[in-house]
Amino acid sequence: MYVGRLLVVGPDLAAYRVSSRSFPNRQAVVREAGGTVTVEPTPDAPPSDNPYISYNCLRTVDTPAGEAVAIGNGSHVDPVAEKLGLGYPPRDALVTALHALDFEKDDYDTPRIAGVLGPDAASIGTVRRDALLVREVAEPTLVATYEEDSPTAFEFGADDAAAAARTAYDLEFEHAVCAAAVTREADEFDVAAVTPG
Ligand SMILES: NC(=O)c1ncn([C@@H]2O[C@H](COP(=O)(O)O)[C@@H](O)[C@H]2O)c1NC=O
Repeated sequence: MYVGRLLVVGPDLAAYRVSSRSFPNRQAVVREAGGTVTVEPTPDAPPSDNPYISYNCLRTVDTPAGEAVAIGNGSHVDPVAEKLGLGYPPRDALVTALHALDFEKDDYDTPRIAGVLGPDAASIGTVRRDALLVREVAEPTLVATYEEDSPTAFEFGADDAAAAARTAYDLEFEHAVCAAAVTREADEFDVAAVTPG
């Protein structure tokens, strides 16, 4: 099955995978001393003016209540992180940014998906043409751009971020391209990315 981009958020981990039929030549790069992961075209990728294929998919951010993480499939990850930095609770940061940017204006009305690991709670959300869904999560929960497009409990576990990124990459959905993940270690976050090949 092809689900496009997918995201798993549990209370203590989050993993994001790019699956893509149309733009497979992409990589996930850890930047800024491990605080940001960017999805970008590989150097050999054909030029494209699609505005949705290069973005920060993961950011750690200092909030008034402690460190938090924003993760997702597009440019909305930056405003989610900024709202968290201003002290918005995870649910409110997701609702605000997803509603402001809305689904993508491409041929598929591709939904935006996003998650937050906050100091005290974790949430997951999506904005589609027909809905805006944001939920606090108590167990690993999956949402994807296509097919699996509502948050659903999903069995997922890993000992650290590198293993979580690899596990996300290896999930049995079609057209895996790259993945990023974060795990909570005491009060700190461990961040990793994988782009095989
Ligand atoms: N975030 C991404 O990495 C991403 N990759 C592709 N898209 C959008 O989804 C459309 C379909 O892409 P695909 O056929 O690879 O699933 C693309 O035209 C583009 O508008 C994306 N936008 C949202 O998922």
